[in-house]
Amino acid sequence: MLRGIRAAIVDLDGTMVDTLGDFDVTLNATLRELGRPVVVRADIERMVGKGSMHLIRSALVHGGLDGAGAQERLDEAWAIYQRHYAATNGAHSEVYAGVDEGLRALRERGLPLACVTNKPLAFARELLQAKGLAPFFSQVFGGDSFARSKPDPLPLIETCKALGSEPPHTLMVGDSLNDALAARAAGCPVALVTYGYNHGEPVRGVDADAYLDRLDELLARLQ
Ligand SMILES: O=C(O)COP(=O)(O)O
Ligand SMILES: [Mg+2]
Repeated sequence: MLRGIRAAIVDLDGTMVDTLGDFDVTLNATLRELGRPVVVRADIERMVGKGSMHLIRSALVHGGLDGAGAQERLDEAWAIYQRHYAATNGAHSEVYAGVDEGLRALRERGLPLACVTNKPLAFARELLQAKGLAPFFSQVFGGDSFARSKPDPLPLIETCKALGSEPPHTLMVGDSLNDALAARAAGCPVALVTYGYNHGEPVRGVDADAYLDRLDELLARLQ
């Protein structure tokens, strides 16, 4: 049971929207343009959740470059990736079952909601808008909104301030170790969905206060 929850912070990729299709199309279009080997979806699933730069760097290393070689191509790759992502954002993504219902129920209960993702803010806003999820959130922050991103606690601490809610009363809902580490370090309780990415690992192995097979199971867990 989760007690004393007065606000919630919800992750985006792997928690609200299955964006692997967008990452697949965008990343592989970028790699082709760079003349580098493409990556399969199972590998992308392991690389997602730590921001776009991490994803691109990981894909370049996966394709045979060493760390320094990947770093050398990173600026060029990032520019190409952004162009492709802007053209693709949301086209190959789907909102998970139970998300709309779950967010509506939390809102009806009067909980202020924020979205905190490691996706760049502009892409996050656009995706929430395209999928009809934007109206649920009073705050949206991306991987480029603060000096450090999840798993650092800073984005959650700042989001609690923006929501006017203390960390022990602010639930983090995510799909990955990154979300759980950020939540624990910020002092927020954490619930993890079991259908997301979690860097390719089983999510029940991650320390959390609750595991959810659908987001709309959450309300029954709040006391
Ligand atoms: O790594 C990303 O780009 C997004 O990840 P998140 O929405 O799960 O934080
Ligand atoms: Mg996620």
